Amino acid sequence: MTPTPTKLLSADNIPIPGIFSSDDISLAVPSTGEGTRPPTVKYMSAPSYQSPLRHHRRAASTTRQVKETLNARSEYSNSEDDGTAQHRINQYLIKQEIGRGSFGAVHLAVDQYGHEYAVKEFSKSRLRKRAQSNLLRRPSARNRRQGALAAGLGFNSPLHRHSSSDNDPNNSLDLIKEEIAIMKKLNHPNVVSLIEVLDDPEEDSLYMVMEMCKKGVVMQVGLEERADPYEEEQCRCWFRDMILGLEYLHAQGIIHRDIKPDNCLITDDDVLKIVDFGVSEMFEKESEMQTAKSAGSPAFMPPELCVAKHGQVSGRAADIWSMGVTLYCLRFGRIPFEKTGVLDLYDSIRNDEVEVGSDCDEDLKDLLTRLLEKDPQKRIKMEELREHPWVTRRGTDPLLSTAENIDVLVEPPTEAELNAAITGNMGHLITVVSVSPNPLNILNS
Ligand SMILES: Nc1ncnc2c1ncn2[C@@H]1O[C@H](COP(=O)(O)OP(=O)(O)OP(=O)(O)O)[C@@H](O)[C@H]1O
Repeated sequence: MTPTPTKLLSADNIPIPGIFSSDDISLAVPSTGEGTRPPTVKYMSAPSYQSPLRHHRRAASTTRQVKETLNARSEYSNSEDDGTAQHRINQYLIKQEIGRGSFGAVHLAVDQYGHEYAVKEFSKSRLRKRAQSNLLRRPSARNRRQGALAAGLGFNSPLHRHSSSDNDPNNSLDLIKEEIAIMKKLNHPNVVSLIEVLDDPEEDSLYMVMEMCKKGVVMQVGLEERADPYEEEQCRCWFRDMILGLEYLHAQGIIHRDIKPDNCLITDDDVLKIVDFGVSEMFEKESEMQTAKSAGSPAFMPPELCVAKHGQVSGRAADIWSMGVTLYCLRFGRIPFEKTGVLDLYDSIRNDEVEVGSDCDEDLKDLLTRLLEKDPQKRIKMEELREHPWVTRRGTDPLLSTAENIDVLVEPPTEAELNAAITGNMGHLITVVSVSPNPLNILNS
């Protein structure tokens, strides 16, 4: 049976503005259509193997102004075409549900120009309950900040994960400000872009408008859920996307903490993009990015986090482990450490060797062994990973250089461009000056 990425419902095939230009990505292969698996990219017959050009060329990043709309208006009406009920929030017509997370549904939405977006809805009351229970479980914000500073933790979560009570109580966007703050910083072809956040003060919902990845999650796999594996070449192509996305995140001081197939979405043109920064942590750039937090999905957690009182661990190494589990899933259609009880699962992650089968390609086997190395100190690092023979096809298909991949070029937007951003159309913000994005650039800054 052919594996199928989560099927999204059909809608007009119009490019989303502001994400990347057609120059950024050259399509290697046409899509085979809705509901079918993205085709394997094959260049076997070519004299020298080449990945899709997206791995060789990337236009410089552009400034993306993420609009924060605190006074959005929801409208419920009947369609003039067929009389069916319809929901509109500002310029977005909300269409069918395409997924569901723990805080609400994700819908396909279309703006006045016919551009498609994925709109993630959050229930403010559920978020408030979470914020309150977090507050009860934590020391005071002031102590946390002092503790964090004393521990030399820099710009990571203890400083940033203060509750909404530390801030303007009228600003509901505070409830998801960490996720927003992280997504606002990001502009990379392998990371899902945030376009606008909207709050209708009259309603219980907050909305995050994101770029649409029409083919949905790369694979649905879980502890009791197997999937059809992808061909090796397809895995390699998507794994390379994952490397570029994660290398960029790490360079921005962000640890994702929940890399898994569920958080890898596929666009209409078969590009893999990393999504869901709900448990991510933001650090001072260049810092060690050490974290003591246990977050993420147990089956994808590294062995060093599968112990009680584990203390500080390397965030980078933790993400790299999760990439290894994800690659294993894509290639073999199942999770490498499969135990139903959490304690048994942790035990297996800490102690069991990963099984790949005798017909596994030797380079892939080597890579998986090095990604799923139990000792985080010995685990493969990003610099070696991007050069690994399986990733580069023994050097014949090198990745875009790190310098090009993490380059951030921005120019302050013009007045006209800012006005365009208000309608959600942010496709024309141009790049000139090279700067570091300000890590303190949280909501409303
Ligand atoms: N940008 C997007 N494009 C297309 N589909 C999306 C997009 N974002 C989310 N989805 C779909 O919606 C589903 C739910 O996403 P969401 O981020 O809310 O859930 P989640 O990953 O379980 O997050 P949470 O941690 O909040 O529970 C995804 O599995 C995916 O199918």
